Amino acid sequence: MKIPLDLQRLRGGIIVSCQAYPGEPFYGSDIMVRFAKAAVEGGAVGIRANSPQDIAEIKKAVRRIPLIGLWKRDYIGSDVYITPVWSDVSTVIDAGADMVALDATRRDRPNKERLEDIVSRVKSETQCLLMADISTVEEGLYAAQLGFDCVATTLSGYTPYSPRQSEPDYALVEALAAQVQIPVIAEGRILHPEQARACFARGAYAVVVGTAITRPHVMTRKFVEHVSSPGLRESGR
Ligand SMILES: CC(=O)N[C@H](C=O)[C@@H](O)[C@H](O)[C@H](O)COP(=O)(O)O
Repeated sequence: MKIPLDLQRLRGGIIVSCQAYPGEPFYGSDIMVRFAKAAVEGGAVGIRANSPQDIAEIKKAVRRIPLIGLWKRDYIGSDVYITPVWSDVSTVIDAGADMVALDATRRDRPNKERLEDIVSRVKSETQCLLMADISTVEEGLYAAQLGFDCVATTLSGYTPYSPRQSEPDYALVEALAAQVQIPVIAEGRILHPEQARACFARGAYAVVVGTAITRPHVMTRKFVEHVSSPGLRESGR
């Protein structure tokens, strides 16, 4: 299997997901650009970013490493929200993404669009690479068969039929690495450097870290909740 050049640049490295939701303190393309610059400074090999505006701004400011773009969108009647339909994919590509990440589960997509058609259109009409966000081994195998360039464990724990857990889905990383011929990207709940190492040990090609680096309010809450658990307060000095 020939691995495209932009994908080879991700090998063995950390990709930083720079995303924030409206209403969060760090929401805004200017802030996402700063996170992306900090990621480059820290040695990240790639950036993952959401929305055409953030993608375009990051692309202008950070040229040294590949940019994975997606667009989270809510459509009535479908649970698929990561770059669900062709027009979203094409907007992300036009915004400057080197690779598009999209939901590659077998769930119904908005407007009855088919994953197969979206993939073949990207492959025939653009040079852009494709990352399959999946939640099970079967979905990963199907994505590889369809022609995705890499597969990411992004949606494990976020579909109703995948295991809910606080740890990264190591079993999924390992199973995919053993069964698919395309690079496997570990993504989701990787909060510590040791967890990133553990993903590489199980065959990950690259690791995406989001919350631990770019969602300070979530990390603050984790610290607060951990130290205020019963039994700790009294003994604190
Ligand atoms: C499930 C879903 O919608 N995941 C999103 C995908 O782009 C992001 O919200 C995550 O932050 C990203 O996957 C990185 O994961 P973590 O933030 O756990 O390091």
